[in-house]
Amino acid sequence: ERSTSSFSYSAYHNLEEIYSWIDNFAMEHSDIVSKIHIGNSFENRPILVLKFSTGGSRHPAIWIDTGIHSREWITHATGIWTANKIVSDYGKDPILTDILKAMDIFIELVTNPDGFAFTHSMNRLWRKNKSIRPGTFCIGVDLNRNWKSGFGGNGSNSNPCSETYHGPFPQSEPEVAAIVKFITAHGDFKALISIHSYSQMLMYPYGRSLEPVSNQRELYNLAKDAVKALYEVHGTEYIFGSISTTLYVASGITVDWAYDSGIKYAFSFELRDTGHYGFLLPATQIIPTAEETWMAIRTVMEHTLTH
Ligand SMILES: O=C(CO)C[C@@H](Cc1ccccc1)C(=O)O
Ligand SMILES: [Zn+2]
Repeated sequence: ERSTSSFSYSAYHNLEEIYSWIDNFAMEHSDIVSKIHIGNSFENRPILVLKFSTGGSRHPAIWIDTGIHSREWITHATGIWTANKIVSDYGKDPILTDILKAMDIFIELVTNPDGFAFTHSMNRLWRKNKSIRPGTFCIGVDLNRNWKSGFGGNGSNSNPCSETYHGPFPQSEPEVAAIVKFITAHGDFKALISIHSYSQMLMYPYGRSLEPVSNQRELYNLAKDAVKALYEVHGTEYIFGSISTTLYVASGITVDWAYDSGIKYAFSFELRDTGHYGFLLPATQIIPTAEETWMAIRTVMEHTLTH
């Protein structure tokens, strides 16, 4: 039986439940979904990506990752709902259908599997991965500081005990290296969306400096349209802008690497809420959050398709 039909999209799930959902989901929608194993985590868990494709050998692609910070549980839950939304709406939603006819979508749901397992077993507020190295006393690297662009700059920390520890060198972490290898080998990604929580923000590069990117006006207007589409669903208010001017300077981040690699539509979301529940967002808010976020994601995808 289609066991994804017994899966609750309005509940949080642990790593084993998500990985078995991924297997069943790919099997049940094998016409447009496939599961790709892009590498293994530090503790040797498989790193899995869902590919959505209507065929064609060389489709330009869109990347979405959730859960790079393991405590941000609303992001994995939103990613799972989004994956199901894509297969449900393909053929029905003309905008999504046009996107998928021309482009492939890749979603990495559990970007930090070791950290995610740890949030279920030992420490619900764990953020980093679980790498350890001789001579370092504390555990884990902040996977949103380990990327090559601006590595080691302001807004990252060289102390292994820091929550924003950037790691010993760029892409030192297998979880980051696997994505870099995959996206670089593919060579035709047009957009990247890296999803965090919380603060209700939609941001674009740069994080590493206050300098505006070359297509800043375009990204500003796209972000404005996206947060308007999001607001119209449940009235949730987002702010938007470049990372460094909207939030703070952060170096070695996913979207700066993506942008510098030629992915001109690179965005980071900070989902609900603004701090009342923070990382402990109640499960009752999963579906409303996912519904509104989808409208923003679809806006970014549609712009990528037509520009
Ligand atoms: O995870 C965060 C809080 O959960 C905030 C994010 C903010 C951020 C998000 C995307 C790019 C750069 C910074 C971070 O510091 O890495
Ligand atoms: Zn985060």
